Amino acid sequence: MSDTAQAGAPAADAIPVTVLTGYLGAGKTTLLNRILSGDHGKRYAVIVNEFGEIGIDNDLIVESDEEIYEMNNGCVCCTVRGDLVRVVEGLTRRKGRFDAIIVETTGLADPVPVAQTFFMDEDVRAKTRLDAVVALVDAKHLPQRLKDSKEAEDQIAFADVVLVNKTDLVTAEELARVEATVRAINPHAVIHRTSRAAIDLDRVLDRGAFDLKRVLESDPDFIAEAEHAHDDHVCGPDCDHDHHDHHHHGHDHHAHGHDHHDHGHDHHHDHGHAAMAPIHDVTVTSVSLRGDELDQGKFFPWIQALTQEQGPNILRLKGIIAFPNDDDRYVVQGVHMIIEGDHQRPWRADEKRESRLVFIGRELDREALEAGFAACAARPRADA
Ligand SMILES: Nc1nc2c(ncn2[C@@H]2O[C@H](COP(=O)(O)OP(=O)(O)OP(=O)(O)O)[C@@H](O)[C@H]2O)c(=O)[nH]1
Repeated sequence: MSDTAQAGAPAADAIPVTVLTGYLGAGKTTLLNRILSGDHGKRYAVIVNEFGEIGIDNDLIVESDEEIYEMNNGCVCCTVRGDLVRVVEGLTRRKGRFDAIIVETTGLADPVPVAQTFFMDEDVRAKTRLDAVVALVDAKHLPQRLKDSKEAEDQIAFADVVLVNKTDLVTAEELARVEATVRAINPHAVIHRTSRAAIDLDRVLDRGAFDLKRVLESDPDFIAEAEHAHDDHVCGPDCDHDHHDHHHHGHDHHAHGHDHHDHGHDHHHDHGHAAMAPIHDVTVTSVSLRGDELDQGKFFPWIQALTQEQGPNILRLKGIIAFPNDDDRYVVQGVHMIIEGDHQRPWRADEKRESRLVFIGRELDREALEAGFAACAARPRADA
């Protein structure tokens, strides 16, 4: 039996699945929005997973008639993987309603278990076809990321297509270096340079780029692990399984064709992942804030000073802010010290005009963030 037959070759009319990966703030949602607004006549079912308790990502996705499934409270590569299988199984039963599935993972997710999901279950395996794992790379912050985040490297290593994004923020030399680094991590991927994730969508969709054979060459247990992982099916966000045990089962997806020692960064990897203790970089945490309308004159100076002072630790911030006398929702987003904001769309009559802000980073001072945010309130709180 060939490898592909072993994997249970998908049916000819299997639903293509594109997995979008890439570190926090690299540009996944920007690409997803381009796909959803593209003029291609295709319909997508979108599955989004995010890190941080209050869902903001869903609010940042363009409005379209696509069906969007949100999975919060855990990361799709571990605690909510069972949910992903169930969502996909549900989708396969509603064939014909859409042409393809897109999964946007959290910036901290390991794409390997996400990809394995499509080989775990007999039914899903037959009815879907993993088309490509597309990784977004933030050209400006990649050098820093490779020093502090194993996830960033894993995401690149496993991708079929890499978009080196944010080319507008780097010089030609920096860009060439970043591209060479990506190439060293993953010699097989097709690499494109993009700004604001602008790319011909045929270069990322329906590529038939996921090469199971190549994955099996570097990780012969890719499917066996997926089958084993099926036992985890019932894991929910509250599950108290020993995740340390069932995460990677010691596979080495770094073997996906690169030699760590050749690109000069000095962190040490645990090649047999079984012993790798935390599933995620536990130094990364999130702080979610919620309040009423904010005073613009207080909010902007506060957020600007904060990102200047604590930028190195702020991996990502995103928020939807309500300002008095402003009909529109104001969206603020940042990656380290780079912050941008824009009016999004008018508040609807049935929507509560509230402000939400999420910080994801290291050594975040929750109390100080809460106090700073509260001090931006347009009106003093009734109970204050
Ligand atoms: N300057 C610049 N900014 C960009 C580019 N692409 C995306 N951005 C901005 O970078 C921020 C993050 O982009 P997103 O598309 O939300 O990134 P993401 O990967 O979905 O982020 P998470 O879901 O939080 O991991 C936003 O403020 C974008 O507008 C680019 O090419 N250049």
